[in-house]
Amino acid sequence: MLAANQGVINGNARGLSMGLDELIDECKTFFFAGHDTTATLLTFMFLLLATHREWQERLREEVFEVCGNKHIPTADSLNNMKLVSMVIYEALRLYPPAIALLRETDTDMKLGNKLIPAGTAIIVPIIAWHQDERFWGADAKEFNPERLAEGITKACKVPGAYLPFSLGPRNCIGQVFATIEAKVVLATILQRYRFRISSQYVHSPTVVLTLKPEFGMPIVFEEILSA
Ligand code: HEM
Repeated sequence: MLAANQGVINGNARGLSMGLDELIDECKTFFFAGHDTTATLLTFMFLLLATHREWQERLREEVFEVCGNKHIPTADSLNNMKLVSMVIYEALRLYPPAIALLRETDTDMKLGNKLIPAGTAIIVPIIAWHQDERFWGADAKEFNPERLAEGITKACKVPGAYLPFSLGPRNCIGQVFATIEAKVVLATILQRYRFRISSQYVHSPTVVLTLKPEFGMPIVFEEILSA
């Protein structure tokens, strides 16, 4: 990043370069936006699979079929893990790491017949839309990855109501990276361990910037012994 910035300073586009403080801020944004969110996704995905063990087995079978029980998944094999992708997107629906987006209008706007003056703070309630029966049907609050078998547009009456990574020009720049990361972690753990939720677990999702299990997520892992 420093080298790219120096290139801009040395070239003709002087006005586009960033100062050192701006560069440090960008690094902090990437660190926070990239680490905490993906950790939250993994945490709640493990909860869902530890409590829906039939899905855990289905995913394990898919991983074994696509890349065996020892090999680290490759870019090609990840593309063939359809059930794993469905579970990741369903986990992001029920437990979106960013539960809401904040925006502010910079001009007067009309939304339907409502006038929204400039300077109004707007909250986009991601988690509420993700679990709204009007968009997803009567089982909106249930874990049912099957709903995503034919994509979001078939699963949700208003596809724009599914936005774990936000939408539009300021959406998440790391979304592809995050889903690849989650797939690799999940596939390599499924290859090696069966897991279930500990009896110590207390279900109490809370928000500390991102969604978090208030009392942690104790999970019991059992090694799969393979020949
Ligand atoms: C499951 C994981 C992730 C989720 C759910 C997520 C979610 C989001 C959301 C909702 C936004 C929009 C925030 C807003 O507009 O107020 C955002 C922005 C952003 N995300 Fe992610 N993110 C994830 C992973 C990552 C990763 C892995 C990276 C980087 C490696 C990353 C980097 C960023 C950056 C830099 C922005 C700001 C983009 C901008 O303002 O133009 N995110 N993310």
